Amino acid sequence: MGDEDWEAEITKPHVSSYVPVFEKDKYSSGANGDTFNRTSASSSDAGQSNKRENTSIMGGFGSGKSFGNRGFSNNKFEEGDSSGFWKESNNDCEDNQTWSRGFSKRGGHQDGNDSEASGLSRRGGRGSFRGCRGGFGLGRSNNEYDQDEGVQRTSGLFGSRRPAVSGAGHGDSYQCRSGSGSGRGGYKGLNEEVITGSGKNSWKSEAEGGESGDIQGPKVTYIPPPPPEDEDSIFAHYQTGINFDKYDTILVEVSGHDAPPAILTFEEANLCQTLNNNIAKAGYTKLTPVQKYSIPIILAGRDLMACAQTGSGKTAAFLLPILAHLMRDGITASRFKELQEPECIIVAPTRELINQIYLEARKFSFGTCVRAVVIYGGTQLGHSIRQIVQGCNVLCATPGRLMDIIGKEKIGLKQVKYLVLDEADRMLDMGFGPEMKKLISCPGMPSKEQRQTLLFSATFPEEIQRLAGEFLKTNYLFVAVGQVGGACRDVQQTVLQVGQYSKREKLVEILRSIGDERTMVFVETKKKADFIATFLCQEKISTTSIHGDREQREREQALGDFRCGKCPVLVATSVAARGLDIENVQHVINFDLPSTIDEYVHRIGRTGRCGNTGRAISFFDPESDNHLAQPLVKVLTDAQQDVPAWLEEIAFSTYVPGFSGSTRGNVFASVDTRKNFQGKSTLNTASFSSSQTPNPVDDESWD
Ligand SMILES: Nc1ncnc2c1ncn2[C@@H]1O[C@H](COP(=O)(O)OP(=O)(O)OP(=O)(O)O)[C@@H](O)[C@H]1O
Repeated sequence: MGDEDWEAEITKPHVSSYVPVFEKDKYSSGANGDTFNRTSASSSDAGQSNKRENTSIMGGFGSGKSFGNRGFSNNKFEEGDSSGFWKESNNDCEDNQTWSRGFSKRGGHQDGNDSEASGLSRRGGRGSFRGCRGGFGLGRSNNEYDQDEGVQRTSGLFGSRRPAVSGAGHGDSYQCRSGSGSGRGGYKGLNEEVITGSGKNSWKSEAEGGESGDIQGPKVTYIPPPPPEDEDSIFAHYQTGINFDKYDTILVEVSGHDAPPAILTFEEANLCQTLNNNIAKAGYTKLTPVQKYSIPIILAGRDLMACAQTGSGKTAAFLLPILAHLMRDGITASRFKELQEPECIIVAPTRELINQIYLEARKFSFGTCVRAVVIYGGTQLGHSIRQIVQGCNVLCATPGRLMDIIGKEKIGLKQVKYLVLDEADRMLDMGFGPEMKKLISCPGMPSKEQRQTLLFSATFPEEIQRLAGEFLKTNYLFVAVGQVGGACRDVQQTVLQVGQYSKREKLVEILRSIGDERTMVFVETKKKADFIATFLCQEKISTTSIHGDREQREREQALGDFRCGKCPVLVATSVAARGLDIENVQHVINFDLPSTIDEYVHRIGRTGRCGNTGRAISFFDPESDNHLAQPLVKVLTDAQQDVPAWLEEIAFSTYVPGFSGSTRGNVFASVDTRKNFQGKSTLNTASFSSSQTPNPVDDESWD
């Protein structure tokens, strides 16, 4: 389907496009017809048959199981296995060849049946096919690609959007693909473990070659199921924990001129009755510190940079005052229009997070005429457009999809009064920063003087704070709740010295002692996420995984299975490190430590939320993690955690450029940077430069 066809598509009946993911019988009525039907059915059945076969793999990691079983046999990984861990080659080519052999073998099992065998072979087939696709995609015109239903069907079946892991073995085709920069899939080099300091695609607009973009790649057909509409589901929430009241003792610092006083209760905010009702139905009785300070600041029309610990209610801190203003200003009710002009745009770095923010927006705007809409990558572009044209006051979006939709002139920016960057430090780093700069320079976007800009995160490195000046009015206010960039004190942190080859054994030991408690296991790369999840399934530990190479349907299924407890272990890359608010996550295990301390803070913040307690266990490998020793000691100390003597020793003996334990130097922003740079012209004039903005490891497809 060509791009022009979107107009025609949006006039189709909408009902059929709402396709629940795992109910096979409903696929047949899907708007996508055959394409969707076939793809989904095979995936669904694979999951089903695996469930029958072995409960430890239920929940959508079916293909992972087969992947492991077959991948580990007859290839180099089996040798690694016997030594406690596979040895990942430093040589990209060799590594890829190894992978290629493993995957090719699986590919040979493709039989097209909806049986477990189909599930098994599905990945193999996909792998083999992907290898071919790189060259193939380049050779075809976009229109051909779009219009050829056969291609779509095949690509759906084989998931060819994803990086060509096995295809990497096919030198030519892989090279083509890589060189084309074809994907939001995030494949950055011969080996996906390559840490990309620059040239990342993750922020790339889909129109520039992203997954549903205009240049190449198969059309993404996934239509996420609509969220439940009943009031109970909309207002479902978990309980605040025993430490919720301790939030009151956290120190808060507000810097900038003429800050309005904090409020102590929701009543003081003077919100309208409907909002107050929704707040009550959401189970909020008391403000968290970031809400006490941010709500009056936003209500007073001021720009804000707010930094508060993970899980302490930043989302409501910006949503409530924005909705209050929209209600006060009497926005016109949404109605069908080809060009929608939202009053508020909220952006966040990952699809799952923006969806979560949307659900919060929908909850708080329940019963009002404010219509919130969510759009994100990995889903059918036509679906996003259909959502928008029905009316849109608050647009929640990932950057790539947002820029695409703006490019398609479905969104006008003239009415934007509020621009929110959640996980703002991530949104402004060199990954997404250029895209955000494009957004604020788009035709029609009100200047920073004319709009209100709100930046929220748990971490705000100094260099990112300086970049943020470009987005904010000079008199913006800075709210710091507790130590900026500090870890949540409700998370009990343990750091264990575990070498690379002992990690798996240790992980199993810990997971067995944990039992069924919900646990997120973070690893550094997408392929390791697959391997660890596979390995755990083989160990009969119910596990699923989420990372940027999984299709959106699979990502959402994985998250759903983890949320509902079907799979109590979720193996994840950093794509799940930020923002996700999942009830009852009791443990976070850093199988691999991230490359930056900020990422560590976000990861462990998936537990210990909203006054609940949690535990984080991190495997520290002196071979690779020494650079983290100093900031780790600082984070542990600040959060009043035990610091192991061996870690302190490593910290003292390791030189980290720019880090100073007392001030945090470049590693942490301890204060509003305007204090450090008063009188210097750098404030508000800094521009993006890759050398200024070190970026965390990112081999992910973020949006
Ligand atoms: N005042 C409140 N009373 C009760 N629950 C609240 C309150 N504010 C927020 N919550 C709940 O606390 C949880 C965490 O909130 P939220 O996801 O906004 O945290 P966050 O600060 O954005 O975390 P992160 O830094 O990880 O993104 C959510 O389930 C939210 O509904």
